[in-house]
Amino acid sequence: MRLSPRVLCRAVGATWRESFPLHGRDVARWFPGHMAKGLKKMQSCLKLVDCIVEVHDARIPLSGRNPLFQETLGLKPHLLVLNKMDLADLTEQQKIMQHLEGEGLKNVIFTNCVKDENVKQVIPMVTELIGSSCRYHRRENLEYCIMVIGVPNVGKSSLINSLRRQHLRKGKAARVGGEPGITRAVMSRIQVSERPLMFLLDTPGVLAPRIDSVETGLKLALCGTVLDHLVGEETMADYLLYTLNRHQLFAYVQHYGLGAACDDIERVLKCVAVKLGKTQKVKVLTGTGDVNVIQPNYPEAARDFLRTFRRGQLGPVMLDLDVLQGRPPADADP
Ligand SMILES: Nc1nc2c(ncn2[C@@H]2O[C@H](COP(=O)(O)OP(=O)(O)OP(=O)(O)O)[C@@H](O)[C@H]2O)c(=O)[nH]1
Repeated sequence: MRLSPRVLCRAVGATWRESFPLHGRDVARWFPGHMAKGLKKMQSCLKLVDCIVEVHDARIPLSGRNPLFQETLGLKPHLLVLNKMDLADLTEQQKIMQHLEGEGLKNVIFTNCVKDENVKQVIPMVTELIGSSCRYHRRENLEYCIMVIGVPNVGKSSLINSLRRQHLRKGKAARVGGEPGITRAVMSRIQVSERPLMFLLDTPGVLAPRIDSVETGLKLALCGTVLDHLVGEETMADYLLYTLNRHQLFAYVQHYGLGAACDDIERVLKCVAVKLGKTQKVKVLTGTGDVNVIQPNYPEAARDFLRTFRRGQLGPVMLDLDVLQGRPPADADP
């Protein structure tokens, strides 16, 4: 009989870390400081815009958004698109919506831009929002213009391409990539709908100049909004393991053929490396001469662990479960 990972874990009486060691990690170094320029440019285009569509990752619906968006672009009608819903555990969707409503975000939609799920709802919602707002000097203008904003790699370009597929039966207009920072050209104007005639300004991802806590930084990093090597793949893999265990998501046990769930990242990465054949022979000098030992390639194993998670192969996850349960990050700014 094959035991489920959950049973396996119980069988060995495993316990999980209560918290992740956050001290001594300098979150400021993980996030590039050049992004203010992009935000300035976006502000200068605001007078051309009827509605802001903010895209964010559905796995972190309550953290990691750039607060400057709200402060500087917040005067226009606003729709929050929580994308990558296929990768998110949305069991608590109702609670998420309530939480967001408490923050003044009433117009929220969950999407999967790879499979075009729910994307068809975006333009009708935007049209309604614009219809019930004051367009000031743009009142006479029959075409609508929306600006798509968000932190890097959340799927802004994918949303644009999906909108064009759905409404214009046209292919790619915006470059999509697996790494943050793909959209560099600020403000390309792209048509996304014929009736109503709607254009959209694509923008580069802009992170907040200061992340309020190391834990938020780690969540943003797991979602791929910052280049992995800036945080360190092994640190991220450890945070991922910590999260999966706390949430009792043990699919990694089966995926990598581990005997049981485990909270020790070194042991897990060692098994991953052996399973993937990512090991190397190194000579070690001992008192009795040279011996060859097999050393796991930890960075390679960490990269595979992260990649597998991001593809959704370890199951859907809600990285903001702690916030939803009223446990804000331990190191958050008051
Ligand atoms: N699983 C999943 N992946 C998605 C979804 N939407 C986008 N992606 C993937 O996420 C990655 C980033 O997508 P982009 O559209 O380039 O993101 P972006 O926000 O424009 O990125 P920047 O240009 O860096 O700001 C790509 O690998 C996409 O294929 C989704 O709904 N589900």
